[in-house]
Amino acid sequence: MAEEAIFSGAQAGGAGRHAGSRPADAGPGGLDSATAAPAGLAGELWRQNLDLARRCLEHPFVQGIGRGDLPRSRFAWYVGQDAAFLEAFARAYALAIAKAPDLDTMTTLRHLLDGVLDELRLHQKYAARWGVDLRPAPSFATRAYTGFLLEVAWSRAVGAIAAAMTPCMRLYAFLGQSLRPRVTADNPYREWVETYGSPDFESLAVRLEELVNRWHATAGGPGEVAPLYRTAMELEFAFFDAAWHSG
Ligand SMILES: Cc1ncc(CO)c(N)n1
Repeated sequence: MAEEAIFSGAQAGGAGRHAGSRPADAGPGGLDSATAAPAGLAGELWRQNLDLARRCLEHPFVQGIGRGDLPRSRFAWYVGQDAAFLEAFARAYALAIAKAPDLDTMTTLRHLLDGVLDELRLHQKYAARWGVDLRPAPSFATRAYTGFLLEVAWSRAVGAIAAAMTPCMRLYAFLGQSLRPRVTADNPYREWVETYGSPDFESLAVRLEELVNRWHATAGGPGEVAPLYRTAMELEFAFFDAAWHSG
């Protein structure tokens, strides 16, 4: 169990395009170099939101994970809320599958959905270790994020759904890759960092970004999807902030 990658969405197989190109000393001092460089519109959206990505990385909750000194009660609270979040995230993929314009896109989305379901199963194992309530009342920040995702998933085309969901994947890949070089063997949150910093997680993020690049035009183009991406990034920050203030 100790060696198992907790929260792993590690189903993609194969290294992400950018894995290995990151300098060993990447971290808060070298934010941009730690960041994978997504292509196309997804890359532009990421660069436009680097301010929020940095604020998330520098947030005391995330820094506490990186150093290993985050109070366990706050992490346990976060894991419970994250289970509620991931359930909605999985449903949003399911709705996108129903709307997929072709079978190739449907297959990619199913693969991404499988990654989330794996992550949720691992949450359950993890919860036992940390004493986590996996069915908590969703917090305000959790309801804001899941409500946003499900509204977009029900009402918009695949390009918009992918844009609203990408910050979740790209931000966590960025956080994991940024924290990973500094994480010590005795850090209690090491598995979290290693899962999101892994090439497998990077490759899931890249596959979702490819859907943004491919389908944004059917969702109204860059001007229509950019606010969805931004909103999701803001909700990611609020999610960490709620966990930090959880007690
Ligand atoms: C809130 C949130 N965003 C992103 C991820 C990455 O899957 C997660 N587990 N939780």
